Amino acid sequence: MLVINKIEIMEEKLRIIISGGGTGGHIFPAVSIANAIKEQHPEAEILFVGAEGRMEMQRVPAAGYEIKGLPVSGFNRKNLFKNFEVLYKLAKSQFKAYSIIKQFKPHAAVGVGGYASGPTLKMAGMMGVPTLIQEQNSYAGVTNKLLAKKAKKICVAYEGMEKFFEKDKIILTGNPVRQGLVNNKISREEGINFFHLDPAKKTILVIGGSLGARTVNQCIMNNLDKIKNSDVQFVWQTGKIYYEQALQEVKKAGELPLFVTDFISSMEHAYAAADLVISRAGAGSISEFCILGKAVILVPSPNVAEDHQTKNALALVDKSAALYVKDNEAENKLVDIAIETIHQDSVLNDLSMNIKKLAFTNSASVIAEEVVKLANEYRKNHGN
Ligand SMILES: CC(=O)N[C@H]1[C@@H](OP(=O)(O)OP(=O)(O)OC[C@H]2O[C@@H](n3ccc(=O)[nH]c3=O)[C@H](O)[C@@H]2O)O[C@H](CO)[C@@H](O)[C@@H]1O
Repeated sequence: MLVINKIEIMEEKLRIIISGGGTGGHIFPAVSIANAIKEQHPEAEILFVGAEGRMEMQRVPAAGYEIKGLPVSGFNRKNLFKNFEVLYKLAKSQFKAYSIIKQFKPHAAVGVGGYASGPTLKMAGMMGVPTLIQEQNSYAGVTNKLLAKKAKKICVAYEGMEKFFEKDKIILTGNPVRQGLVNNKISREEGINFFHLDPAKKTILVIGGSLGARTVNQCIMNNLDKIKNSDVQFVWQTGKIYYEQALQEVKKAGELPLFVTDFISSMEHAYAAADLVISRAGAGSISEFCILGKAVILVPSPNVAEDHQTKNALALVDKSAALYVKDNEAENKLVDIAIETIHQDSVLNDLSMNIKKLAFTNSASVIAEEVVKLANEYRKNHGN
């Protein structure tokens, strides 16, 4: 008994590295996993490793976690000569990741995709630290496919991922969704009031992923007259780089039943307000629609690796759980389809019921448990 106590006293705090980022689709799941680990093990120390200058360097500290940045950037597929610099930065990032791991001594490392997860998980694997990958999309990216060889576990959100990863390593967990959204208690009226709109009117939420979507924005800007003359109101997120132009157009159009913003910090209010959503088909957004049972029209981005958003979208469309408009057809159709659909209660109900069936409700805690299992195994074998 005395010996057991001694071991307990000597046991160090659980230390976990979480790496990745670049967009909300990678950062928010990462933060949810961290929160779930903390919920299960409040003593755990969690260190994030991100890419310098990217969104995670602000969002992660805002969520209460420490982050270290690597000088890593993405490969330039258009100008191959520019990749000499990318390779140099990658080598530098691997060296920095090595130093971070040596100093922090993690018991496990988690990769959520995005530039930083490559060098961090590669070095962790080489240094014998067990790694877990969280793949959000229905189509695996190149980095995750490479990292998968050394990874102990791969948490996925879609069926059929054996095409990309070893079957024995795969766990179907779904994508972690921010805890505030899972437990959303905000009423429709509160949501609509938050955006200074009219609770008596039907509301369409327009989102273009965490960065905004050019096509979707163009559709709204080209149809401001139609929106003005409809009996529907809109909450429209443009993304940072499109915001100024959108604002100018809205001002020109005069009084509109529309709230425009570059980024919605309270998605809780936005989802509560929405009777219908228009969205890109990013994996994070899709997981949120599933959990909240949101009727949605998906316009997948054609500009992402391996066209993975179309695959994400079709996984839903095949189950009658979402409507689908192709990017190159959106300009002519999107706003009309949305205004028509929002008046069809039975269509909205069916979409909502079908998408809800695809939800994973406790994804973050299942992933956290897997991370802790790996860490404990490592501690058992390595003596802390
Ligand atoms: C252009 C690009 O590379 N997109 C990828 C990126 O998506 P991206 O980060 O755009 O999008 P996701 O749809 O996965 O996630 C967006 C997240 O941002 C939140 N949000 C969005 C708008 C807003 O105003 N406020 C806000 O909080 C959403 O609630 C959601 O949690 O990562 C996803 C997950 O790997 C991929 O599937 C996407 O293809």
